[in-house]
Amino acid sequence: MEEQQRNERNKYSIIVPTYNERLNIALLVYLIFKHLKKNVIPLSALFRNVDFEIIIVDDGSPDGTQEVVKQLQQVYGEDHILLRARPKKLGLGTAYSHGLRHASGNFVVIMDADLSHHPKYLPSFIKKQMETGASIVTGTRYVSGGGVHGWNLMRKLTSRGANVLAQTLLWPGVSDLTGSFRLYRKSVLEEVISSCVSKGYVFQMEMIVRASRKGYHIEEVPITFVDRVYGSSKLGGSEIVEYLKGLAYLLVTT
Ligand SMILES: Nc1nc2c(ncn2[C@@H]2O[C@H](COP(=O)(O)OP(=O)(O)O[C@H]3O[C@H](CO)[C@@H](O)[C@H](O)[C@@H]3O)[C@@H](O)[C@H]2O)c(=O)[nH]1
Repeated sequence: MEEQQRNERNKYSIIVPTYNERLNIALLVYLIFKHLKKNVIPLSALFRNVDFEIIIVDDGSPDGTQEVVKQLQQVYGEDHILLRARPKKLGLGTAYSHGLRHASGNFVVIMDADLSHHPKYLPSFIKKQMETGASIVTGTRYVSGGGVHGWNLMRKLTSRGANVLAQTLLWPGVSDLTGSFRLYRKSVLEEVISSCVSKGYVFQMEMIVRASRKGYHIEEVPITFVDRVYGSSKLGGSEIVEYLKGLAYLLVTT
C-alpha cells in the first residue's frame, strides 16, 4: 500500500479562499513554494513527486487582492497560481466547492490565506497521508503539539466551547471540528461536499462529521493556529448563530 502511494503521481490542489487578503497573499504563496519545492528545501524521498497548484477563490475583495494575485501569476506562472474569482462575498463553504471545480490534482488542500495556517505544515500533511493511506488529514489545535497563538480569551473560549459542545453531541472521532486546514483525497472531497448544506464557517464541521459518518479514514496532524497579523477575521455573531443551527441540524441528520 505504502509503496503504491509513493509511486502514485500525486498532484495537490491548494484551495485558498480570500476576502481582503491583499497584505497576506504574496507571503502565503512564497511560503507554500518554500515548503513544497524540493529545489528550495530538500525534502525526503517521500516527496519526490510533489506537484501542486494554488487556486485562489476571491470574492470580489475591495482591497485589491485580485490585482496582487495577477502579479503573482506573472512571477510564479499561471499553471501554479490560478485565480478563480466570484463577483461578491458568497461565503466560505461555496468558495471551497467553487475552487474544487477547477482543481486538477488528485488531492486537495484547503487553507486560510492569512497565515493562520502556516505552509510549513504542508509536508507533514502529505507525509501522514502517504504513510497511512488516509482519505483525509486534518490539522488539529487540540492535541499535544498543537495550539492557538494570538487569540483573546473570548475567541479561545468560543472555539474551545464550540468544539467541546460538538464533541459531546456528535462523537465524530476528530479532535478539532472547526479547524479548516485539511488535506482531502479529491474524490472524497467531491463526494462529501455534495452532501453538505452549510454555507459559512459551520461548513468545516459539517464536512468532517459527514466524512466520519461515511467511514472515511481520517488522520490528524497537530498544528499551531496563529492569529492573523494583517486584516481582520470575518467571523461575526451571525456565524455563531449559524454554527448553533448547523450543530442542531447535524444532530438530527447524521
Ligand atoms: N472567498 C471567500 N473567502 C472568505 C470569505 N470569508 C472568509 N474568507 C477567507 O477565509 C479565510 C478564513 O477567514 P477568517 O475570517 O480569517 O477566519 P477566522 O475568523 O480566522 O477563522 C478561522 O478559524 C476558524 C476556526 O477557529 C475556522 O472555522 C475558519 O474556517 C478559519 O480557519 C481567509 O483566507 C479569508 O480571507 C468569503 O465569504 N469568501
